[in-house]
Amino acid sequence: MATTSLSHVYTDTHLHYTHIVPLDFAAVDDLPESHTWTNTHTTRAGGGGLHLPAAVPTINLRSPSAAALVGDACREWGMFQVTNHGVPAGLVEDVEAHARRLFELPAEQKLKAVRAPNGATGYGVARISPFFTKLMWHEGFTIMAGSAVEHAKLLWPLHYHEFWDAMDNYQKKMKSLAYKLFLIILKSLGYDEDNQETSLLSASLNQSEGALQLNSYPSCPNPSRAIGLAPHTDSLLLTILHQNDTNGLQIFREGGVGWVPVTPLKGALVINVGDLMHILSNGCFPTVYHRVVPNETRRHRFSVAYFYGPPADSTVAPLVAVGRQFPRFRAVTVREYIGLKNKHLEKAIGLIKI
Ligand SMILES: O=C(O)CCC(=O)C(=O)O
Ligand SMILES: [Fe+2]
Repeated sequence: MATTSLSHVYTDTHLHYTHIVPLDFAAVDDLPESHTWTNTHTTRAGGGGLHLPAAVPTINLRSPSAAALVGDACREWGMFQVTNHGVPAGLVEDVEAHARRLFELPAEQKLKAVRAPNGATGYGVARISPFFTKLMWHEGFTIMAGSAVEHAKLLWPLHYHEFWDAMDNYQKKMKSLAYKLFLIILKSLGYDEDNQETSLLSASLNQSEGALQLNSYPSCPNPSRAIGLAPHTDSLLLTILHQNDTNGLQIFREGGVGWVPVTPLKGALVINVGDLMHILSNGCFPTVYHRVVPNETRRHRFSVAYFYGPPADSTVAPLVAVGRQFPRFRAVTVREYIGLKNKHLEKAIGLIKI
């Protein structure tokens, strides 16, 4: 039975942080040296290969062909946007407004909810920061397993309910959308929900908590020399992302294409395949390498990412029965994989290859 929560796993396998507190962005006029990246890191254009960078597909989830299109998008891109997803627009707007309200608090107020050095939740720099020598033009706030209420009480002692209710509601909606997408994706791999090979994983997803990550990329004085969020892949099965109407998210395409923008589309949510889904699909779906560059027109970008995966003690292994392939990865527990990722970042996936 799954007993360990994701937040415990992140606490147990925490990285060594020299900085947890983000820069007080409102207090600086110029890009500090600590946040200035070299041109090789900040290059925005594609590599000028043979293909023009096409856009990430957008899928209307109510369309009769949605399931087939989701399968195609997972194989070809590992990412797509969805419309008619059933998450009320008002709730998404509410969550974005709460995120904005949180990040616009004075720096000393935000510190009341700062992430503990070995902690998983609260206010702080990006979790991948220790892998890079330069700091990112970013501040984040992580919510796991009901942590929102404790932090909201610290930030807004009299009105904590509003933040908590919105985050709680949003997480529930995200969880059911993620499960719906998971089933569609399983089907595209040739599996039903109650197939013997997938039934355990499907059942464990009922107990999944997931994690919610609020991201803020303030207006940047020198966007061409800064990085919002350094390139990475997401670790769990699927990520559901809401971005405000501000550019910045990019995905890396092979074949000389390079970085392709994921343009915000009003009312749409961005879905991306994470490492565990890459493993489950036996490498059939790419896990998406993505990053955020600071907005060039100096707009403040906000995003809300929901990371969806099975509980920490669940095992994920490639589904190979239908295609009669050989497994390309060994089985891993979520806990073990997060531990590997926290030590080796994108090299983690290579370590479980057979
Ligand atoms: O802000 C974004 O658009 C992407 C955020 C992201 O990649 C993450 O939180 O893992
Ligand atoms: Fe990400």
